[in-house]
Amino acid sequence: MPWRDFAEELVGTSKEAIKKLAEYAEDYRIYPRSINKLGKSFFFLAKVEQKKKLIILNESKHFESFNGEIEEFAGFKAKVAPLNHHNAQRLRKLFPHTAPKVLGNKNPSIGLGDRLGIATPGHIDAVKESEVMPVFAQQSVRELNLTNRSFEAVLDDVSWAVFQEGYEDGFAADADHLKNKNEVETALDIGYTMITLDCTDYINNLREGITFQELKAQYEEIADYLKDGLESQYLNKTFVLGSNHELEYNKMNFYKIVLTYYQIIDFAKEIYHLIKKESKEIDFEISIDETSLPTSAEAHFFVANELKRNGININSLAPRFVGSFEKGIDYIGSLDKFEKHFKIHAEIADRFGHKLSIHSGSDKFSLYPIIGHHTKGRVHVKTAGTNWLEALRVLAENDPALFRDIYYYAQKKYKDAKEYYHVSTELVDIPDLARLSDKELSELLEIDEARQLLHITYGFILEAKKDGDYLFRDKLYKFWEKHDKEYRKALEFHIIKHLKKLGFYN
Ligand SMILES: O=C(O)[C@@H](O)[C@H](O)[C@H](O)C(=O)CO
Repeated sequence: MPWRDFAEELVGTSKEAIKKLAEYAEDYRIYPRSINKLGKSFFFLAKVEQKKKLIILNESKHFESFNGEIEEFAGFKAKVAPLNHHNAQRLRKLFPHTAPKVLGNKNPSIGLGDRLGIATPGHIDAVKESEVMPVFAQQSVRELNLTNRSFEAVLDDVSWAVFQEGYEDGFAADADHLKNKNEVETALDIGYTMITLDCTDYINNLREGITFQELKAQYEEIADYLKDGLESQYLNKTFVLGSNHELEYNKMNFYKIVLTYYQIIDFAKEIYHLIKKESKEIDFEISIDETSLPTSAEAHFFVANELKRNGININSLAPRFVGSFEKGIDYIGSLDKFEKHFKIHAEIADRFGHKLSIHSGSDKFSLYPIIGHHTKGRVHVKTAGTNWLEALRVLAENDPALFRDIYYYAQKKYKDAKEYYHVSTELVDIPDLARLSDKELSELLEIDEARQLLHITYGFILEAKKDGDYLFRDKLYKFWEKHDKEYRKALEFHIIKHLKKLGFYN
């Protein structure tokens, strides 16, 4: 609701009254794009005693459904409501634009993981002029464990930000890298619209150099009914794709593919039954990207076809591509080899009607023209850590002392952090801060080794404590609140750079 309409409805058209309200609004930092009217009540966000609150002006039936205090605001009776989970649930019911939507066939889509809970305004600025469907709420179980956050908190942070910004173009919520039924049920109960099922625990990573005899012996141990069904579908068969590319299944690769992937089908089927019980559509993504070897085209086709044969409809699938997709840095590998394999994966995805999901999808600028071209926009690019790095860029530019402290701490924790993430940077490769002036610190965010150091140590930095108190967390959030405009700008620039390279931003 435009500020002028709000002001005139609230205090009438007298210039004096509107001026007084505007001064009050300035003092309380009313977020003008958050103003909504529902029935007799006005809803908006404002800073009250330095804390963001939901203000509901003019009593109505809505007063009771939000918890908070009755106070006076600008001379009016108001409910001043904390941005807690109960009120976020009520907000999503009253203002549907603050609740996540399913991606469906809206393409392209981009996952914008936010490890801090404060990135959504910048993400909105980045996508609002584009055709891209954003997943603003996206965190993996790994990220939640490392930051001590919950799926509720991730979605609530997004709903409040979407309300604050008055963003009404829709967003999705991806519960990422779930590994069991309980995690899926939790995410669905909260209202997530996308489930990314991590099949790692059901993938049998065969020993490199396994002999045919060893393969055959392991294959013979699989139940006959399974083998018969699969052999009749694939063994010694060739499938020709639209580009005339042939997928051949001989004994060697057939045994390898079956032994590696056959168990994920039952796992996916169990989870799919949960999803089908939902009253609304859910985007189902199958993630097989965290394997020791790249996903071959024949393996992708086999998994997609077996999911289809078992009646499991997926919206996206994340294979492991050739080369190296490491956190926070560009692709490592031959672009020609990547393109040769990627276009076949894109063709297989097209044939089965799902889209490719590019995990560790940020910063792969050398690949984006290839990805955009061969998917023609039917693709999901997943990012997260790069949004954390942009927050650190703003820190380096504005509080060098705090940046130095967390950088040194990150170096101390790097070995522990590598237990959670596969990155090639070794501690010895990491640039030493001592030689850099304060003005040079932000240049570290352009150096791969420094980016990987900071990218994977986020949880250790945020959770670091001394004598029970946070070493950095409170100082960092206070800093980012003060520099929220710079952070928005940095994110907008950085994510638009991704979208332009992908060809998704004119
Ligand atoms: O760090 C994580 O666990 C997530 O960001 C995860 O890697 C996610 O699926 C991703 O690929 C984001 O780029």
